[in-house]
Amino acid sequence: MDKIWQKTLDILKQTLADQQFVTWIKPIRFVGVKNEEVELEVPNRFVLDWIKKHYQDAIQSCISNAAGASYRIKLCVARTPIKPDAVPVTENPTPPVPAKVQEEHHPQRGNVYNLNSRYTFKTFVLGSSNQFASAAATAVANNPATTYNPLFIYGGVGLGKTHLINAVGNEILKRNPDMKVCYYTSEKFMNELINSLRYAKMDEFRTKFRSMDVLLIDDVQFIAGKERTQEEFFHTFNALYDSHKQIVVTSDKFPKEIPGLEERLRSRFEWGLIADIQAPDMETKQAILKMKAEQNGIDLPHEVAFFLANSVSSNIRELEGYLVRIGAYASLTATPISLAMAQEVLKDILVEKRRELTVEEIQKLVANHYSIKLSDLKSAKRMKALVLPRQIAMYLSRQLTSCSYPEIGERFGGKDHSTIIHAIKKIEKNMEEDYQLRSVINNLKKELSA
Ligand SMILES: Nc1ncnc2c1ncn2[C@@H]1O[C@H](COP(=O)(O)OP(=O)(O)OP(=O)(O)O)[C@@H](O)[C@H]1O
Repeated sequence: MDKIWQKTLDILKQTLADQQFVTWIKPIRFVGVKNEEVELEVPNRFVLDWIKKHYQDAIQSCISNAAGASYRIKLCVARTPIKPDAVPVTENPTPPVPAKVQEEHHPQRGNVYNLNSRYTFKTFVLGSSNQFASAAATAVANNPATTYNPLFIYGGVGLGKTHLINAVGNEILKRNPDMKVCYYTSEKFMNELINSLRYAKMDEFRTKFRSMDVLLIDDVQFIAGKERTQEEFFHTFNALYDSHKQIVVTSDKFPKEIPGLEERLRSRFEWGLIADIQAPDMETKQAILKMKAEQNGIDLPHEVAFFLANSVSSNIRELEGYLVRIGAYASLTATPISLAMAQEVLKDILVEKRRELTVEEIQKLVANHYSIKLSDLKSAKRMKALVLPRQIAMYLSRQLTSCSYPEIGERFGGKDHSTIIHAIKKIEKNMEEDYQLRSVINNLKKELSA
């Protein structure tokens, strides 16, 4: 089995970026196999969580590929220190174990659905960019269904909407433990609806959603254009509203700007309070970084927080990603975080970000990679062989250029911006489950930034 693990490492090395491989995969220790389960150890809790979230599926499918049989993997924290030989060894090779790792979700309780207990008001940093939305959310949490109903929170990607909507739910539960509180992304709502329709369980579906005291729907823009979902959501909304239950929704756009959203839903979203979250300023970004660092037991010097805040325009998720990367590096190499180290660890990503690619360069590379004509890639043809490359090219265009959705649409033969958003979401979702797609995209990115 040692050979199979070595083969697995070889495959992962080929498919992941060097930095990813060295930081996350190389320190994994192969322990053994029991009942078709491969036991692997990692240096600490922090790395364990990260690998589970980002690489577990890839590792599992690579092991199964290498072995030619199906294996599950069991990841756990090493009982004896793993020497960080992937990176320079210091006098003290034991990586510091980061502080507490919190429980992500509420323990299963009959009256709570999907709420993330990590997202609370206490962990939400206030700044001028989010003060209004946070005040509105707090008011709703203190007095559900009396002040603002519905509450509609909108703002750009990664600015804290999910955090805030979960904070509302958590606070309500803290004050009213018996209330039924339900957090759903609109996509999950739609999937559950589709399943209920397919298995003739619509009564159950309706009873479930209409019996909630608090309904929190994240990213509601995704139900736009989906007739059946909008209709069902409309009736759920009415039933809850009429029985004085609280509804909170988030979206990346103002109701009027959501294309394909039915008028009757749009008007209902405008009944209550609409609060926006803007891009954070430098101080807020630094304060968020400090808080996240503290939560993860990362000792973050001021100048590094400044450097990170300065490197990311607004997306806080991206900011957190950088922090996690630096934290992991520090942990694995047992070295303190410094400005020079942060610059070194992030140099590839930041260079990649600085280099302004064009949509045309991306289209050419993707068309070439899939051996299709550039004109077909930009066309409206719906053949399967064209759809995936087209969606990948759209996704990369959004990731690697500063073009807006409409600008990207323009360069793909005048497509509507909602088509671009849909394509990007689709790729993002598929990438979560499909490690091969992730590796194709990683390789394309590498080529584009070479
Ligand atoms: N003010 C804040 N204080 C603390 N953490 C924040 C704040 N704003 C955002 N974050 C953190 O940034 C990350 C991204 O936030 P979140 O997922 O809520 O963004 P979003 O607006 O819902 O993004 P998307 O549009 O992609 O759904 C989360 O980890 C969240 O905790």
